Amino acid sequence: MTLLSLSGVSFAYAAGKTVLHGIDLAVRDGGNLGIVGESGSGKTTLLKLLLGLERASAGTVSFRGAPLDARDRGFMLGFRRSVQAVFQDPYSSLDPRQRVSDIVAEPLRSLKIGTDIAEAVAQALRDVDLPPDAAGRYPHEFSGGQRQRIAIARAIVARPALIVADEVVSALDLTTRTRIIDLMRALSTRTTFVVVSHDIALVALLCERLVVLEKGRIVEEGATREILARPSHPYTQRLLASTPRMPARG
Ligand SMILES: Nc1ncnc2c1ncn2[C@@H]1O[C@H](COP(=O)(O)OP(=O)(O)OP(=O)(O)O)[C@@H](O)[C@H]1O
Repeated sequence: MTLLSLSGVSFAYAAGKTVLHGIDLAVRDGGNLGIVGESGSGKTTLLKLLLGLERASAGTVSFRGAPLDARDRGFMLGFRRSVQAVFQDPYSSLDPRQRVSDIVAEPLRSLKIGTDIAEAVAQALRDVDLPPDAAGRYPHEFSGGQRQRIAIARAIVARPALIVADEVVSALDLTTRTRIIDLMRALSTRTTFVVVSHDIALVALLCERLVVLEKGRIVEEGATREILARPSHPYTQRLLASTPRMPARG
């Protein structure tokens, strides 16, 4: 089933040049999708369109086959319950004045999900391997990797179909990075990830399919294994040459 799709999508920031050109993309249930490209290629902008945070200048963004319509509150509530995000910086993405229990519970409250909030938070903390007493503490008491676990707990607490992750491990050291990737792989059995990164090797560890962006255009897409084995576009070949080889998934 196609969760999210972009059809002929172009985008320009107000009064700026076009940064995405004619993007066609489908995110399907059950297979992680990686979006890779160099800095400035348009990855974060594409992610904002997938999250409904920006509107396409041309073309259509659809959720479960229906175009996103900001005026349809019921539809948008269903969309937001189904699509959550984790961002790059575990230091700025968590409100320092809130306890972890309130941070993780936030989607349940804002999306009006009727559930036992304390139990759902406790379960989400277990799912990301944080101790139960984390709930009563504040973000500054945690390391970068633990903060990213808190952000992931917040993303999974409402049991979304899809999590969009933007450079989630680039601020972390290598060992912590590996642990967070392992966690995301484990969570992939119940939720689909769209992983945005400049690091093609990292994305290959998590994603069965890849899309390669260059200057706002998709220059290559397909099965990760195929692309790693036989990158057809010179840009993908350069991206691969600049990262150490890692085994592909799937
Ligand atoms: N708020 C904005 N206003 C105007 N232009 C912007 C804005 N945000 C990004 N851009 C421009 O859009 C283009 C794509 O940027 P984007 O952040 O999507 O790329 P990226 O691949 O995510 O890069 P990075 O990895 O450095 O974050 C760049 O040319 C950038 O300068």
